[in-house]
Amino acid sequence: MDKVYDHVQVLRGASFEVPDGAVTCLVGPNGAGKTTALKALGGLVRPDGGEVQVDGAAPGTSSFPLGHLGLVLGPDHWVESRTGFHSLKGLAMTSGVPESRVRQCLEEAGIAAVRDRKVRTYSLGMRQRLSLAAAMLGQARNLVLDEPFNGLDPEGVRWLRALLRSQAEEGRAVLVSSHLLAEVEDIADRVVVLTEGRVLAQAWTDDVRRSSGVLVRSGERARVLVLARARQWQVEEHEDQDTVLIDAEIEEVQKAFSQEGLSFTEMRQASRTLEDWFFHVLEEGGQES
Ligand SMILES: Nc1ncnc2c1ncn2[C@@H]1O[C@H](COP(=O)(O)OP(=O)(O)OP(=O)(O)O)[C@@H](O)[C@H]1O
Repeated sequence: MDKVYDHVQVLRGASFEVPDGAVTCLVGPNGAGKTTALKALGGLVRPDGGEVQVDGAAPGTSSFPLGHLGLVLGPDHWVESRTGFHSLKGLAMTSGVPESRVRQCLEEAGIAAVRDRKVRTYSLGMRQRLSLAAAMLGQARNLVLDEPFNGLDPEGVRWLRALLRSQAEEGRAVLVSSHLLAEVEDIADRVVVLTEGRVLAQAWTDDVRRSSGVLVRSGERARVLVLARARQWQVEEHEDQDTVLIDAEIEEVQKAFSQEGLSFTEMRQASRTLEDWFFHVLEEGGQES
């Protein structure tokens, strides 16, 4: 999908799938276009090119079935002078959801005790919980959440992780955006990396973690890189200056180090973390899947 705002291309052929029964995380730096992509999924932004389909229907059109998508756009989309209860009740009435479900969602989101307070008095975390309660109201088949961890306390983060997992286990397609991979690392089944409006990579997290390499810590970094280049090994450099992850068999690496007389303080088989993969993808700017 493409989107242009004021002559600036914000989405450039961004294409990704969000499978049922899984938590997909859309990650990327600030300004990458994540919110814009989510708004397009929610039918709030019309793409200038390409198309968006949710269960075969285009969001934002009259043929899009009510209750197909639960959308959380953030904690600042509420009318300040309304109570939490009335905010949700208003939404529930427009979508034929009974009041009992409103009470249940407020309870589940942990804000039943403040339901009669005006939103203006809510903390950031309470507003976020109200948004999450709203997304759950209609028990939609698809959930789209923009930065849902923002403002949540540690207990809230744990609750949200469990909630996302249970929603996926019930068969829903769950899409969560974040600019922090560490935040979603524990819950992502699938990750889509978006930068400058382009999808750089998308992968199942199990596949990423299965892909491994040889972790080498050596004070002779420059020589290690020269060796790797000569042997045509792929290398991921870590923030820690002395550490690299080499995509080769460990016996091969050991042999080459010994032949070249290279020293190391650590050499072991290691699996790639999601964060390693994320930064590698950003550095390479290429397509991995
Ligand atoms: N309504 C708008 N009018 C003009 N430009 C916009 C509009 N909405 C977003 N943009 C621009 O589009 C780009 C992408 O914004 P978007 O909010 O989609 O990014 P994001 O990845 O969600 O960022 P963040 O992680 O900071 O929330 C930014 O450069 C932003 O300034």
